Amino acid sequence: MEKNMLSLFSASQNIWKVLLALGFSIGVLALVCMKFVQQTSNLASVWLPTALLITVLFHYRYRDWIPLFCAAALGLAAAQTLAGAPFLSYWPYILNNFIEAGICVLLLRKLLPAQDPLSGPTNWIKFLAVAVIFSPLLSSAISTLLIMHSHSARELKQHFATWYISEAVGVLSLAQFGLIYQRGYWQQLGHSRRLYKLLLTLVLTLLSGFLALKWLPYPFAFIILPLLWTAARLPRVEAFFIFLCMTLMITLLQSTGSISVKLHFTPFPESLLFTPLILILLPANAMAMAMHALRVEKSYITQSESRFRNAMEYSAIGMALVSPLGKWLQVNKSLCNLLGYEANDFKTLTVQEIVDPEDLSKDQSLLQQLLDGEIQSYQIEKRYLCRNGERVWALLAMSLVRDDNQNPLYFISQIKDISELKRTEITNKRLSEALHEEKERLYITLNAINEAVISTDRHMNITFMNPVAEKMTGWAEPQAQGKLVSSIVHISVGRDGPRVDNLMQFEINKNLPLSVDQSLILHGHHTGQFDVQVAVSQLRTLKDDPIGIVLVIQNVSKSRELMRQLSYTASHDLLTGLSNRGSFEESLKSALQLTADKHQHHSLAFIDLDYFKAINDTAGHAAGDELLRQLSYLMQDQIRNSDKLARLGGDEFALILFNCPQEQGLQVIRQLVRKINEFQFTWNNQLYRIGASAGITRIVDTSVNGSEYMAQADVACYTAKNSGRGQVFNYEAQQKRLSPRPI
Ligand SMILES: Nc1nc2c(ncn2[C@@H]2O[C@H](COP(=O)(O)OP(=O)(O)OP(=O)(O)O)[C@@H](O)[C@H]2O)c(=O)[nH]1
Repeated sequence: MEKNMLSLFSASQNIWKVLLALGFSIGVLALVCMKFVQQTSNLASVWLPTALLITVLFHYRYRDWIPLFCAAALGLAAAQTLAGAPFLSYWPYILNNFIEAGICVLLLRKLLPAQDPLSGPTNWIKFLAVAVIFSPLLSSAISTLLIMHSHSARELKQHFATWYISEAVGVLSLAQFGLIYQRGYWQQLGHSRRLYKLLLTLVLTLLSGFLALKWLPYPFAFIILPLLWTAARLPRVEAFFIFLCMTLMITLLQSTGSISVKLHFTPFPESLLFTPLILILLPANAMAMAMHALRVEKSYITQSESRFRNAMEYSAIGMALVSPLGKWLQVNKSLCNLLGYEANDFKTLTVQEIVDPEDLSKDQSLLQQLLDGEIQSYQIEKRYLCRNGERVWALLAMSLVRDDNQNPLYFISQIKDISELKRTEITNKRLSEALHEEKERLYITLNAINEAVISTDRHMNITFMNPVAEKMTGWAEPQAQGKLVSSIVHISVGRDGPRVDNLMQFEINKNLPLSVDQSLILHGHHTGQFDVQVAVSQLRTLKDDPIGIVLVIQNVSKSRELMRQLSYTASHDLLTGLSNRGSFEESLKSALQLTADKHQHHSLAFIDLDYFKAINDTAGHAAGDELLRQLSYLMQDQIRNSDKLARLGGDEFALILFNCPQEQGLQVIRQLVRKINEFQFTWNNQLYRIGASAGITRIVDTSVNGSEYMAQADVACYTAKNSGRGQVFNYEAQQKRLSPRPI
């Protein structure tokens, strides 16, 4: 029978085998229980088939229930028939058994976990409420209703009580074992000590039970002792198995007449013989469940301790358990390796002996806070002393373990080697300081220099501007930062010339000639215009990737002004502001070029003042100077802007009338001489008059050079002088020969 039950509990895949085993087992159990019926009354005092059906239904899916019920029905019917019951008489009771088992399993499935239905005391109480109290009471009520019409009230009460006790004893004995038994449990025991322990306990328990039943008064009061001993000694499933065996043994002994269980209290009907069995099974089962809960907790604690021990032992960082007095209770390998001590050395060492004295009091207050429960843990960097005298930097993480009364038990110290990190930290600190110094120096340098310096990122957005750059562009650095450099730096070629869009054309590496006369103008934002020189350098990473540019803008306004002044001085007569001889000769070359290129004809005139020396002599040199200035202004006023008037020296002037026909040129010079002749010069309230003689020649021939044309004009002027002054003479070819006068 046991074998058949086992195969049932193991939830075999082969349903036919299960059905056969279930039908057979239920039949046998029913027969045994019914055999017992005949000894007492018309109801069995112990009824095991329903308990067996409950365990099987619990383990199988709902869709298997119908065949299972059929197999159980066949087994029960066969047993009833063998026991001699009329065919139709027992079916209502079989149906009642099925209702009880079905409702019971539905509720158990709802309330208990499928994996381990009796996993704790709470689940066990739920099981009692459903399977031992509610379901048997229900089926008792139904079975009583079935016979209500043909029995007296006393008989009905007795029937109800007997039915309930028989079902409850059956469920209490068998269903618990069936619910928690797992396939392969007996195979696991094999021939181990556990198996012999089980068998010994089984034999001793059953033997003591038998002896008590046979010879002792109140036998159940004694039987509870071996059952409790079993519950304390064996795992839950084995204890339940022995409880089942005890029930079966008592049932068999009673049914075979080997013993005679008697009730010593008259109010109990004879059919309630096994009420005491419930009363001893309940505490025994409770004990088994309590012991199971204890074992589970112990196993959990053991596993937890083992996990902690392993984690500590094989941890990559140093770990230790330290007593509140500073004694090392336990250390791991990593800590030994870190400090160079053997584990045994720590027995004689205190924490104070291996911590750098300078760091000893470092965490005193944190330690106190930890002990006072103000913090749960803390971390601190400390130096530890190695066995070889070296110091090693470590990160210490401390936490405290307390007992149930919150008294400190021991500290858990985790000590991580951070020497490498510290070295890197020190190097980084030095590097950072050096970098800061360098940056500071650069910043001061950039602030101190006279050039505007602007740097950008790779997208040409401004990242830095020095004060000079701020002053020249008219933008403060914070406002300019992040803006495109082209939106801040406006540079044009010449004051009104085209704007420079591509600043990279000023890149230093291109070796462009930079000269002050390259008239680049920076247009500031409300700060005016600056003559500038621009140099651009690309910034690159070590991998040569561009990361931006540095723009250096030099304000060359002053030097360019100086250049302009020098240039002016070199080409102008400082007294009159007219062009000087050198500049005039350049203009003459241009005139000759225009004649050559565009066939233009020009007029070249020499003008020499008459009696100028007399002004000097009578009114003074300063008066002569002033007269020269006023006459220059007068002459300049008579000619076009495109014409060129120059003072060659002393009181001699030269004039080129560009692209001017001969007759018109002659008229202009005559007009000019007349104006000079008519000019009245006032000096110290004295009125002075002066005159001028002029010679004129035409520039038409490209084969004649500038010097020759100058000489021609001079000759003509000389002729005018010699002809009585105040005259204008045209150059004639023969004049040169007649009056050879050097220019
Ligand atoms: N005030 C002044 N006098 C100058 C300057 N340069 C030359 N002279 C004088 O100008 C005079 C020029 O000489 P001349 O051309 O012989 O004098 P002139 O009286 O005009 O003689 P004619 O041309 O023959 O009429 C000299 O007395 C120079 O000293 C100058 O920059 N300022």
